[in-house]
Amino acid sequence: MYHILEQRSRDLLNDINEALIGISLDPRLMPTVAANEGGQRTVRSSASTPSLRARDGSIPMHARMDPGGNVRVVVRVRAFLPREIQRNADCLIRMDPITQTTTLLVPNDQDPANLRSKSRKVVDEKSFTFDNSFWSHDTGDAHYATQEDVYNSLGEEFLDHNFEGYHTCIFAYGQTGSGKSYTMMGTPDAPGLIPRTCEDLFERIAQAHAETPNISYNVRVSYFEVYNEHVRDLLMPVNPSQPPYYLKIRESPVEGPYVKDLTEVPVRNIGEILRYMRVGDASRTTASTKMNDTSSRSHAVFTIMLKQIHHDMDTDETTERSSRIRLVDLAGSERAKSTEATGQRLREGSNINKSLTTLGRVIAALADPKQQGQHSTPKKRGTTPQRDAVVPYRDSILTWLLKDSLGGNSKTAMIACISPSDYDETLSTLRYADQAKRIRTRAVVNQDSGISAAQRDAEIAAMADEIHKLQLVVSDTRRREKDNARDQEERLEEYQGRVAAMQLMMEERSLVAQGKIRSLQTENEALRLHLRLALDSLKNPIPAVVVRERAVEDKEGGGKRGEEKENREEEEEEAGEYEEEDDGYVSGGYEHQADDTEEYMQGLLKDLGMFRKKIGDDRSRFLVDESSRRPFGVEMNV
Ligand SMILES: Nc1ncnc2c1ncn2[C@@H]1O[C@H](COP(=O)(O)OP(=O)(O)OP(=O)(O)O)[C@@H](O)[C@H]1O
Repeated sequence: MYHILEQRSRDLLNDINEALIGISLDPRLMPTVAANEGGQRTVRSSASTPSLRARDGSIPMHARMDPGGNVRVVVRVRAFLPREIQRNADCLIRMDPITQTTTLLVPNDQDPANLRSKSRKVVDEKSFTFDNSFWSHDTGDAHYATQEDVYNSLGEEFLDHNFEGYHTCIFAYGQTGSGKSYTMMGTPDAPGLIPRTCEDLFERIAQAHAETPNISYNVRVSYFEVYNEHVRDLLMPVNPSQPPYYLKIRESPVEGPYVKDLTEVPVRNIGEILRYMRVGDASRTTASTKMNDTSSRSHAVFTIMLKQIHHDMDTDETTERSSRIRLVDLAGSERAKSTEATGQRLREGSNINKSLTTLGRVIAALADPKQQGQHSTPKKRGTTPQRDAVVPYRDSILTWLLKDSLGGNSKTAMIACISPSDYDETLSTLRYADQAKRIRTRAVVNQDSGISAAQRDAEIAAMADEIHKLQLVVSDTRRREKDNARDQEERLEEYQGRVAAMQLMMEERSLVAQGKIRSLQTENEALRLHLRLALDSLKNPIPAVVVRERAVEDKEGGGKRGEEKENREEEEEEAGEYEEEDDGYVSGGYEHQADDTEEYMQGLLKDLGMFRKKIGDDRSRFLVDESSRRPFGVEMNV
């Protein structure tokens, strides 16, 4: 009996040890060498695998530079609209789901929408092969591509890349009324790529949180439109009595072109992100045209910034991966003749066409094999000055802003949306898309190396010091009013930029601390559970089992049973005595261990309290003024 109890208490101690070792050595909680990305197109993910990959804390340097991938190009044809059914239009598109070929058929002579092609005597079918040809023309067909199919074939893989640390961009291009907004945004019943990406993103984050406390996520969104060559923040409430407020574009040597003062809101769950998406969508400039009842008159850019902060409990180091998910719904190309637009609609149309023509020239320049040659020695951000010089990015606001997505550090996809019965416009879109296939981008994993808590603190202190100095300079300049206005403005901008960077850093520091708390809580809960089990088993020991030889009993017959019963009772009594003795001996040893564990737990709880207090202090010190600047009652991300 003594032996049994000793063994049991040893098992319990082993369990506690294993739990502790398990917590500290769980490979998921430690940075490991990440598997390099497979062939860009061959990775077919499920929703769960990406989050497993996302937990790899670091990626070796050689794996961080993408070997170079072509822009992924897919095409989607929509169903007939009522006006096309009315004019008895023919479907001019054929798609092969095996070869992913899209064929544009010769139009019927009688169709008034295709008179231009008739005058040019079109006689040949034109075939193009893309990464995917989505047939969304007739729901009755076996290979009909739903919104979900489009997301599963493209959106999901791109989200995998984001978790791996790559910037991505998916943009929808096509003639007005060809299905771009339907594909990107969709409807409440058939949500498109943007809401599906948001949903999948937060599902993966929730899953990762459930599996490990060591990774924190920071998600922020922005939404802007380019309308008549101006940038408008779609997340800022519009004041109808004020003239529209347009934002400026700046270019940073590291991040490339960006929109200055664009609202970036932190979001914590799917509900919040969808709310911002809808708010922005409602602010978008749309109008009814002859070709589309709700035609988008602007290019809309919805951006999600994802930051993954991995904290290593052993070394107290943090590793960050940042990625940007850009989802772009372009305004549709249109011929003034088809839209019969006049006045404001005509001016919008000509601006839309101007930026799309520039986009076409940028795509042509990037697809040019001579440009590809200049691309052979990639710089950190994936572009070269020579290449930039000949690509006309700056000729339109749209192309300038998409510079990085089109020719730099991004994995990019184009969804070419086509109408089923408009020969000329569809041919032009297919040619555009065919050219885009040849563009190569240079995506890199955006990950910093491990930063220790002390380094981070030192960085924050240095930044605070610098901000303080800048503050003095700015107020001094103001007082003396000697410097010209531009100089002052630049200093103020620099100062504001530093303050914003510091606030972000503090926010991330708070996320790391939250991660530490979660880790300690997990550890604490495991310890509590094991301690409770250990104490329970000591308080309620399992009674000793006396094994009797049934065969002997049977042989000796029933006559001896009375005598045996007596003996058995005696034995059990003796065993009970030993049991009590054993119990005293073993539980004394175990309780000693239990006391140690409890003491250790008390220490952890104390640490937790200190963490909480520190976070509280940091928040009150650095994040006080933020609330006044945030649109639509935004709260800090946690
Ligand atoms: N795959 C599809 N299935 C069903 N309906 C579709 C599909 N694609 C587009 N539509 C419908 O076609 C119409 C035009 O689509 P949408 O507004 O998305 O075009 P667009 O290319 O964004 O046009 P614009 O450039 O003028 O904004 C809408 O009524 C939309 O619901």
